[in-house]
Amino acid sequence: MLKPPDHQVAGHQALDGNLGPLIDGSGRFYKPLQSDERGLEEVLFYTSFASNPTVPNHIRLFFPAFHGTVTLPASNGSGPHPHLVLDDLVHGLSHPSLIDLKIGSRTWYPTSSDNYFKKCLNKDRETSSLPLGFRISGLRVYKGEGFGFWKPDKNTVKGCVTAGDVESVLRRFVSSSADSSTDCAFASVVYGGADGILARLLELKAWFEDQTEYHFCSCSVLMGFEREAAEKGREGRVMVRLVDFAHVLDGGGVIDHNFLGGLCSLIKFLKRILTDAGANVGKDPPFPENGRLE
Ligand SMILES: Nc1ncnc2c1ncn2[C@@H]1O[C@H](COP(=O)(O)OP(=O)(O)OP(=O)(O)O)[C@@H](O)[C@H]1O
Ligand SMILES: O=P(O)(O)O[C@@H]1[C@H](O)[C@H](O)[C@@H](OP(=O)(O)O)[C@H](OP(=O)(O)O)[C@H]1O
Repeated sequence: MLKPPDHQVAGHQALDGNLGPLIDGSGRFYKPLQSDERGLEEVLFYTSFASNPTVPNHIRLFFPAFHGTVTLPASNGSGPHPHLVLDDLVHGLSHPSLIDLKIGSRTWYPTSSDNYFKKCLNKDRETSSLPLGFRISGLRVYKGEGFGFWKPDKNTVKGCVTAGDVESVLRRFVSSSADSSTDCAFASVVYGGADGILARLLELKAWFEDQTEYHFCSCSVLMGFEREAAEKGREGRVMVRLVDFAHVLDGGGVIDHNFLGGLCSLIKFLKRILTDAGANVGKDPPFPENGRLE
């Protein structure tokens, strides 16, 4: 039976009679096509991306698998509505801690209408997008048995504007305490390690340093882990995926510096948290004194 996702952290939600995504409980996530061109743009992106031979397989894994579209009864009771059929990224997880980070210091793009440009620019200015290159769109953190989830409301999330605010959330995301203190107890197994979130983001960054086909506007990195695995010290039980492709443009042979810059900024935050937690994050190559890389 179709129902709203249990673990959605951001975006349009199928609550209070609104149009939002549904899951079938057996691994599929149905995202309703947004009524304007955004829905069709997202279908176009998924369709062309699925058959693009230049995308390396290890990069494809960052994207939800796409299984076409299907018409289903809309969650808001408005009748049949087309939906994207995607893999449910959190299927099978019992208490995932998840955070959705919208990447890029700007969410508008050169061909945006004036209204859309103004709407996006205002949001970019009011949030951490402009100063940090990304913003938190939503999160929920499992606090352990009997404590439920920490799920700050939309206004609290929007209030995370400064580097300090954002870093504090990224610390709390990997902390063990049920209150707001941040011991970063899970930092090394979740952010660190050979298969941790930082390693995955570095892999993604290497692709963004090279690929010039796509510009991902308003796209999010969805990161997650299961506390139970982290408590047992298991590295690599983490998820790093990209979601939301309603505004993907032709890169025109130019690097997606807006996304790449945001990704670098996020990576820097995680490295700092890992360093403070005493984990080895490896060393960036030293900048040579003569200013030239040999
Ligand atoms: N394939 C998926 N599997 C599981 N959860 C998903 C999937 N895609 C999206 N989500 C959940 O839904 C949230 C919103 O996704 P998405 O950004 O695609 O929706 P949206 O309504 O277009 O958002 P926005 O309002 O930012 O445009 C994500 O933060 C995540 O929690
Ligand atoms: O971050 P918030 O406050 O949740 O706001 C939403 C977010 O900015 C989305 O990116 C945007 O969709 P687009 O990027 O596709 O425009 C959506 O617009 P909408 O409300 O017009 O759908 C907003 O509601």
